[in-house]
Amino acid sequence: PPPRPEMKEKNPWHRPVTIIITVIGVIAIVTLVTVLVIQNRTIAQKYKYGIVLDAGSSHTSLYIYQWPAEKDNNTGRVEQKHHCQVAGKGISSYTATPYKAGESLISCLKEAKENIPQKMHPETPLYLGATAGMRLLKLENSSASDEVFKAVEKTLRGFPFSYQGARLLAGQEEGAFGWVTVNYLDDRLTQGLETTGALDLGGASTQISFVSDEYNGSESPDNAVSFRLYGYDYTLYTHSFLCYGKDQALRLALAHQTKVNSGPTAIMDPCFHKGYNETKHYAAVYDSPCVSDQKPQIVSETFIHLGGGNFTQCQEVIKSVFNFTSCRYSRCSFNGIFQPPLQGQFGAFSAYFFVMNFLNLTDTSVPLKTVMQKLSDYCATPWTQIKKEHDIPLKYLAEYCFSGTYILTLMMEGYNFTSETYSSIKYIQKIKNSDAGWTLGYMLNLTNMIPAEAPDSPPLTYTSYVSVVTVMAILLFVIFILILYSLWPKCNTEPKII
Ligand SMILES: O=c1ccn([C@@H]2O[C@H](COP(=O)(O)OP(=O)(O)O)[C@@H](O)[C@H]2O)c(=O)[nH]1
Repeated sequence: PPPRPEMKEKNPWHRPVTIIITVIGVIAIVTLVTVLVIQNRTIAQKYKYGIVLDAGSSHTSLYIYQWPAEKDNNTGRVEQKHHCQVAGKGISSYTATPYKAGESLISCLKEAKENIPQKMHPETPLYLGATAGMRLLKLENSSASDEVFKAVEKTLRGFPFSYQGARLLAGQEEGAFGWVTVNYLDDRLTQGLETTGALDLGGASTQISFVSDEYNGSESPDNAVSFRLYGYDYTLYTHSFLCYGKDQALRLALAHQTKVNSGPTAIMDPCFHKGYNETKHYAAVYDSPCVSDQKPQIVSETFIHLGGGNFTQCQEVIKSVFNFTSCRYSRCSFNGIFQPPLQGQFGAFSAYFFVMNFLNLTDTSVPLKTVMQKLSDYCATPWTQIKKEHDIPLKYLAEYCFSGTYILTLMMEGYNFTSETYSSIKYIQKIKNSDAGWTLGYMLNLTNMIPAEAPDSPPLTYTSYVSVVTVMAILLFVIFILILYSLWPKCNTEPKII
């Protein structure tokens, strides 16, 4: 017999009502997910701001930081939004006309006004921290340093931000905040990871800060800074060497060469290129508390600064500005300052980076011997050739052989890095677009943005949160359809028997 023609069942999915349900369901899912995503985004786009001025010995820099408004107390979200370099010298150079120290900051502060939405100005904290240049001025002439602070304060108060003070940072603070900055930007603090040490080289001082298992602050407690950050305890070793920034170290080296030659009219300096020949004033060398006590009975007012271009001899001159003889602790770096054994990785920033970057020597995977050979070749290059090859102000150009040699000598002889541990140093300028330096750490501390205890974090990341919501919405819709389908009148799917 011919096969029975199949009963054509009416497919419920073809009914207009099913189509309408499906369309509504899809619209509902899309709307739900969109609202969830947008709702979250709108909040995240609102920012808060903070301004820190770094009044260094050679120049002042202004940094604007920003962070998502609702995440004040959350982790690792503060970033550098803007950097402005103040024209002219550091504020400590304006002793004769202190008001000009204040005026020098105006153009960068105006830039800050343009870079921060106007309605946020009154709630944007503004800090100024001064470092070694002002430390030296205070030693030399404390009323002059007060005048400079008054002048900068007057300028800062004239802007619509929330002025939080202009003050002198202690060396320990400068070192510790530099360490906080580096480890915060590397996201090491929130996770309690092994921290990175910080090496900071300025014009007038230099800082070394690191955590060592062999240091708990009992030996030489002045070098200890203790923190509790995100639920982890740290005892940091830190020291700031006043007068061992690269500009003051150059004076120390010149003073040493003057002393051994008892105030000569010419100095043959191995740290400058052959053919370098400049007449300089002794007064300009000794015009700093770092060297003023070494001033010999000089007959001449000026001297001729000549270049010898010899790396090895330059190293010897530089070694002579460190004192390695006295140490009343179990171990010392130099000048009788305690230092525990070096540990872990180090980030070297500020002038460490500027100098080594100029010399093309930032790659520390290159053996130290090769680095030294390259620097030696650079120092031996005649001044006429150096001038031909580089287009930067001659005053700065002339000093790179000295600065490079100073950096290596400070690290190897001063801090006791070895050819093996040299590769644990990374020369860095920025981490994730924010400059390495003390300013960010300083602001994070003063705004209480690093909590002592780990904050409660949402159990899901933003992406997982959106995915889970989407999948759940689809799942619920499918279940709804299946329930609807099973409840559909059976008569629709079976042949009708009359
Ligand atoms: O682009 C730059 C900026 C700075 N420097 C040098 O880096 C040092 C930074 O000194 P700063 O004014 O920060 O001094 P501090 O107050 O920290 O001693 C000085 O020797 C500057 O000449 C440099 O070589 N290149």
